[in-house]
Amino acid sequence: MSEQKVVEPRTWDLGPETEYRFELDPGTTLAIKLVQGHAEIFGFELVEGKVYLFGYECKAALFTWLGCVIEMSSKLCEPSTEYISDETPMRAYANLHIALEQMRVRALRQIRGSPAPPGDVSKTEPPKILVVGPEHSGKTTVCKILTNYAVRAGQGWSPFLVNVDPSEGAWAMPGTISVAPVYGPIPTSSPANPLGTASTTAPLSLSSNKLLPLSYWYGHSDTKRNPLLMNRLIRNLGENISDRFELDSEARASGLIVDTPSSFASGPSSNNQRQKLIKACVDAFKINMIVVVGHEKLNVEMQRTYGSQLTVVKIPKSGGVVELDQAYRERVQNYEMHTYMYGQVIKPPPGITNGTLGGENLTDLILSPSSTIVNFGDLQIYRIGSDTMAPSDVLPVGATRTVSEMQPVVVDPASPSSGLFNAVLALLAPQNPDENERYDEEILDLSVVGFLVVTNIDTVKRKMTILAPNRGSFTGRTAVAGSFEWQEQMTGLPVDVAGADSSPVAMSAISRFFLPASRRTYSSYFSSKPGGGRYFNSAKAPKNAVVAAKTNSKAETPSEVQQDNIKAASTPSSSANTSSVNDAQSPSPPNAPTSGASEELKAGSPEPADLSNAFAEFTHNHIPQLSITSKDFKTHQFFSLHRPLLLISQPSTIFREVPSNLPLFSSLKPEAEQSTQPNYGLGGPVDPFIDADAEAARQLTRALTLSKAGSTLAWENTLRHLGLDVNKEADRVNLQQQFDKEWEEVLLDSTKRKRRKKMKKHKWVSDTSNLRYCC
Ligand SMILES: Nc1ncnc2c1ncn2[C@@H]1O[C@H](COP(=O)(O)OP(=O)(O)OP(=O)(O)O)[C@@H](O)[C@H]1O
Repeated sequence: MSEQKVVEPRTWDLGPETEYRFELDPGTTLAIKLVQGHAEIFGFELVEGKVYLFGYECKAALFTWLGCVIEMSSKLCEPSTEYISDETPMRAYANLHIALEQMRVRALRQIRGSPAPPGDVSKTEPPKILVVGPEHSGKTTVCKILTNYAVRAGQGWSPFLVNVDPSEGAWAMPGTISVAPVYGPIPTSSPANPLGTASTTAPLSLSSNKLLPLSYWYGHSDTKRNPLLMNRLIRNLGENISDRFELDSEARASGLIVDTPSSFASGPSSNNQRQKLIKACVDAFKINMIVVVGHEKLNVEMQRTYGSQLTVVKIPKSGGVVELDQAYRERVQNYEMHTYMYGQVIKPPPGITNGTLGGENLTDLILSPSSTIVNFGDLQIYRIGSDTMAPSDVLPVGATRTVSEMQPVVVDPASPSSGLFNAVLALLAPQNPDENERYDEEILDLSVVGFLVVTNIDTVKRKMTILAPNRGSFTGRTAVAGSFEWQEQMTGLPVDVAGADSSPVAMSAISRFFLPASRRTYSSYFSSKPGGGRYFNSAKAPKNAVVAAKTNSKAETPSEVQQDNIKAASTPSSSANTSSVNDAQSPSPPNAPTSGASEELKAGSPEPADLSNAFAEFTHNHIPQLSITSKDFKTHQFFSLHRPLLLISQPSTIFREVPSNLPLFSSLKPEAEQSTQPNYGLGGPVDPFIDADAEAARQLTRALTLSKAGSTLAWENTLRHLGLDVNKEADRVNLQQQFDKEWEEVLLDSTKRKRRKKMKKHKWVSDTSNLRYCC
């Protein structure tokens, strides 16, 4: 007999300066509504009456400065731990925020050339803070609170948030280190997106947060695994940030906040690698304040080492910070990887129909990845250094390496020891097409444009199946493997109370029938091809692959589910295909690669293809192909990072009007016809979405020009109003010269970077066995 479930909300009354802390177990979801007063979650202010959902084993706290009343979902969905605490370090954090705010104001005053108040001799450096602390001290939380307070200050600040903790992943997959200018408060709803959702992995309608990160791939979660590589990537990030600040001096005033891994704080102070990495951060990001979270010894160590050159501040650790074990961290990394591909799939608790994730609609955060079969030779895959590697300085005296920590080693997918099956790969930005500008370790300096997972390897046919956010060609592209492995089965997700399978795999498979397959943008801040291409979608309709071998218990990727469905619907021999659909829904993890497991759907078959194929064909036939030069690409790259909000109107191409005479479902082109398509760049087919980049660059450039022209006109009007001659005004002439210079710099940006890279290359010297950083 089924018992009637009573759905009654619980109410908590919080006093001033108290916080409600909660910890969710795997599979549970919590809904919180602010009924009265003001409350915030790690600096993100809640809207009264809105329902906020939390999942993926989220552990967080809702804090109120003045007191509030909140309503919780129901007794059926209670967190495993929940309590109210009136001992919080929020006053100390707020004081720190005020100090940073004063630094920003002084910096902006100096940048704008305004006079300082009489007697004010304070430094005019914007805050550039490095947050360090031991494990579970709440470093990430402190960074989030300080960033949220800055953007909420109403001064138009957009601080740069830097994550150098590769175990966390921040806005992308774990294994990356990244930076993003933050324009809106960062919500907290799950540990899978600790620093918010990037606009490249979320729908373009996302309103709360438009984050466009720049990421580098380290590939491991532990910084001790390859400190040399970590050091170099930190310096690369720093160089990019400096370039950005050079070109936008007012953005510099907002400053930057760097979140570090706990390995920076653990171990003896004599630990060379740890010290070198802290030094790399201090140098690369031009740090002027180190914030030590709740650790006396580390505070003393930082004071001794850096006290003479910068400010070292110690702040208390919150008693609410949860000690996370290794198993939890691995689950969170798994959530992050799945969230990257499938979006955030959170099942609201019973009775909740209007829940939001950090204020966003639930369905808006569900994504649809795609499976593509590629030839082994299409994608060049590397590993940095050898697979199992102890740092050079722990090798026995006199011992040398055969492969250095920094050496890119080509991985052969056909080799049984390639370790590529289920490996997460970082797809890199295109290499410099100019051969004269190439250098040996160039791929170490290329940023990430997206992530792929190798879900199947067919050594007989020399093909592999790649799970990617979007369909498209990888021909001529470069990817780097790390030590992260994709696990198909996710534990800890909410179980559908209605009995349906709500795992991301199933959800995604369902969602793709309702959502356009190409809705998912691929890291739009960088091109997928030299010279542009915002989307991975290819003009060439991808071949539909069908998994033929159904004898094992392999769970196919959702795209295979979709493709199987297409096949099942389109071929007469449906019995085998029906079983393939069933197999695809099996939640069991994939087995070892099956040889001959995939075969291609015959090109030119009269059966209907899926919508995305029809769309790809339509774009190929009807959208004019625009070419974009490397210079335009760099300009776009800079401006997309510089004015990310303007990218929100993208992509123009997917909203293009479809001619009424185009059939909704069109068949695939014959193989012969496909192969006659012109190639672009490194041999890949022409990307129809390349014009999205050109269009974006044009729009961004136009917006910036209009904004500058608008302010110049406004200034002229002001001068006229004051009765001054606009043509004789010295400042105006200077301003015009400055604008001209800025434009010149933007246009020369590409060349400048190339030169820098060359210079950087010369900083590296190689001995016979190893490459060492010599600064
Ligand atoms: N006041 C609080 N109440 C409840 N949970 C909290 C509180 N502050 C932080 N947490 C949670 O504790 C966990 C650890 O916090 P956080 O990630 O900030 O620590 P960290 O020092 O950055 O961790 P790591 O050592 O992994 O770098 C997170 O899940 C966070 O949401």
